[in-house]
Formats: sequence, C-alpha cells, structure tokens
Amino acid sequence: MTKIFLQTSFENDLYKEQNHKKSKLFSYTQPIDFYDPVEFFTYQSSTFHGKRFFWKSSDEQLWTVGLGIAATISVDDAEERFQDSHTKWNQLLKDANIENPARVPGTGPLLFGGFSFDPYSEIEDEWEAFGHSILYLPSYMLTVTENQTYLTINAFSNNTVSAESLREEANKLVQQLKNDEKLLKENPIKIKNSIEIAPDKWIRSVDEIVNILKTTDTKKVVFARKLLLEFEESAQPSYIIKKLLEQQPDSFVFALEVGDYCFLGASPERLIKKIDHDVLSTCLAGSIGRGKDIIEDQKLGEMLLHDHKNLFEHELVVSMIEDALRPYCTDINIPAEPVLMKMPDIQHLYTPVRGKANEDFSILNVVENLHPTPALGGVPTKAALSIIREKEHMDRGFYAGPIGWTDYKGNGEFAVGIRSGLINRDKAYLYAGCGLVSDSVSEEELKETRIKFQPMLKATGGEIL
Ligand SMILES: C=C(O[C@@H]1C=C(C(=O)O)C=C[C@H]1O)C(=O)O
Ligand SMILES: [Mg+2]
Repeated sequence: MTKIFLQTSFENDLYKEQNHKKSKLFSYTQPIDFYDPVEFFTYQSSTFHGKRFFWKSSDEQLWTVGLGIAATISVDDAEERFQDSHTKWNQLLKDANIENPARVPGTGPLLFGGFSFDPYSEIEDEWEAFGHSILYLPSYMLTVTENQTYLTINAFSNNTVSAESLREEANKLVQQLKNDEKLLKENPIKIKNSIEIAPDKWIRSVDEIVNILKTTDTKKVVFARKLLLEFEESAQPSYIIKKLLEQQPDSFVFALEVGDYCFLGASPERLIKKIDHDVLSTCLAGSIGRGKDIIEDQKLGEMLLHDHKNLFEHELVVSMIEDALRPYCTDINIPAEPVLMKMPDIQHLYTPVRGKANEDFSILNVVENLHPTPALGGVPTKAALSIIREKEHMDRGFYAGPIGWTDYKGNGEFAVGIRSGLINRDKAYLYAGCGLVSDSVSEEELKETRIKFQPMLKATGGEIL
C-alpha cells in the first residue's frame, strides 16, 4: 500500500513551495456517525496539542474542528497577507486529488485561521507564534452541518495515494474515536489572579481621544484594553470551549492553537459569510447592558435603539461595509434601521447586510477589503489606526482581527475575534474594546469594556468584575 503522510509530514513546518513541488495534496471526505465536536477537539490531545482549531458558527449551521497540520500557510509580507494567502491556497489546490462526493460547504480541503488586527503593529512576545497571519490545512477534520457529520483527511504524497488507502485511514480513525474514553468531565480551571492592566491610564487616554474626536475630522476610534488572568494550573482550551458553547449559544465559538498558545473566544460579530453565491455581512456596534428583569431589559433595549451616540457608532459601520462590499456584490440589501441583538451580558445594535457574490468575489480579498470595519478600527480608518497605535500601548495580536475558514470551493465564513483571550498554560490575556465617538463618556466606556470581558471571564470560572 502506498505510504501516506499524515500530520507528521509538515509538522511545525511552514508551507514552503519547494516542499510541495513534487508532493501533492490528497483529500478524502466521508460521512460518519455523529461525533461530539468538543470530544473530537480533545481526542489524543498529547499528539495534537498545539495544532488544533475549533469553530462553531453563531447560527449553529456549521461546526468544524481540525487536528494536526497537513500544511500551514503563513506569509512573510504582512501587508500582502490576504493576497499571498489566497495565491498560496490556490497553488496548493491546483493539482490536488480531492474525493468528496457530497461536496457540502465546509468539507474537503479547508483552511482555518486568522489575521492580526494591525499588520503594522510591533509583535509582542505573546503573539510571536502567530505572526500577522496563520492558516491551517488540518490533517484530520470533523465537520457537522445540515444534520450530518463528515470526516476529512488531508495528506501530501509524492506518489499516487489511492482513495482506498485514505478510506482505510478514515475507518481506522472512526473506530478509534468510538473506542476513545471521553475525557471531558468537569472544568478544573481555577483563577488565582485577575488583573486589569492600567484602567486609570486607559480612562485618561479615552478622555484624550474624545477630545481629538471633538476637535478634528476623526469620527470614531475603537479603543481596547486587556486583562491578565493567572490560573492555578495550565488551562486546557477544551474546558473553556465547552463553557463558551453552553454560555454563549448565539455566538461564534472559535479556538486556534499555535504551540502552547490558544486564541479563543465567543464572538457575536460576523465579518463575512459566503456560501455559493449568498453573501452575508453584519454590522454590530452600539451597546448597552442587559436588564435584571424583562421590563428593565426592554427599557434598556428601547434606549439603545434611540440613543444618538450609539446610533452614530453603528451608522458609521453600516456605510463602510456597504462601500466595501459594493465591488464584489450585486443585489445588496440593507434594512433601514438596526435591530437589537441580545447576548447574555450585553445587547447590541445589529444590521445584517446581504448580497449576491459577483465573479470578482474571493473571500480572502473581501476580508481584506472589509478589515478593519469601523466596529473595530474607526472612521476614517487610517486616522483611527494611527490613534490606536499611539494610545493603546498594547499589541492586539489576533484580537479584533478576522478569524474563520474558507474551503476549496471558495465558501467560507469569518468572524472578528472579539470577546476573546489568548491562553498560554497558566496565564491568559483577555481583550475588550469599545467604539469612542465625540460624545463618549470615559467611565461609561470603561463599564462597557467590563461587560465585554464577561464571556471569557465566566468561561474560565472567573469573578464578575
Ligand atoms: C470592540 C469590541 O466590540 C465592538 C464594539 C462595540 C461597541 O463599542 O458598541 C460593539 C460591538 C463590537 O463591534 C469588543 O468586544 O472588544
Ligand atoms: Mg460602544
């Protein structure tokens, strides 16, 4: 039987063209019985630790989990990261031998990964392993969609790999999964310390920025801060993922591991989704807390829907997303007024943007055109980014950057990596930001970031701030 190379072939190796000169990608997908995605993520964690990803879409239409790395696409030139990733992905797929009879979006060869918020930021130690972009083609991938579970295996070989040998490999794995002892029991994570990084200084910077917004043409700046958590022991991402799924059922739940680092979170904000010709982006900006009962909750919601400051924060996002999608879409449809999106700790103003992809649409290029929207950057983008660089004094890394997947058919979905944290053994940084406009009040914005820390704090068993 022809030898096939599974996760060991490109382990810890960047995708280099010469490696793939002779070897080509063999990909095999088959439907299997349902298998729990979090259990799959935990399967043989000593082997796959550091080379895994997890994704659940906010509408629960797609779950995908990757174990092991068949290839990594990362790029040297941060400025060209979207275009270069797109080109390398197409090269990798060019002579690929793909067996995927069902051809369901999210199955077959698929890249999962993300991009840093700011390609010009200086990378701090904690984000070193991620660089400015990282996309994995997994060795083994589980997809749950449309009430069916699929297993995909990707491998490179210089020889012809028969579908038969990949099928055998798949069957072997299915058998092992069935026999696997379920490991997830209770959440053992305990927080030792939680330290907000310089909140007083952050408040002073907010005042300075608001002053700039009052006196210049800059209209909005999204300003973020971080919080350090220290755990009693190393925190396993599986437990945090499990909690996020339980506690934030309407969010995207994502995790991306690079060595001993795991970037994960529960984001309510879709950047872009494309399935066949259908395109969906969402504008999410403008926030208020949840009430302690239905009456108070409705009152807060009504206030948000009519609040000038929040409507302005929101409107800036809608018009930018419309402009960014126009070159790639026809039939763009945008409701005139936002509605409420209620998450467990917070409610937001929400406007969906729909369209049909034209022939110029390619998801990584559209992500490039959209990122950063004024929900994460500001207006005008350039001025806002330079204020963020000057005042924030932290490396956002992948926080607020695009995170998601694209398959070999060009389908895909990216969220923005907010309500998130970077876990490294017994430490984590959590991130939260908020849209500042000229009538922002710094104390209120601090409160808003405190609410935005809650999903990750609760999932790690932390105290409510
Ligand atoms: C920046 C964050 O959230 C963004 C800012 C919002 C706001 O200021 O109202 C709302 C949703 C997000 O677009 C975050 O959660 O860290
Ligand atoms: Mg806000």
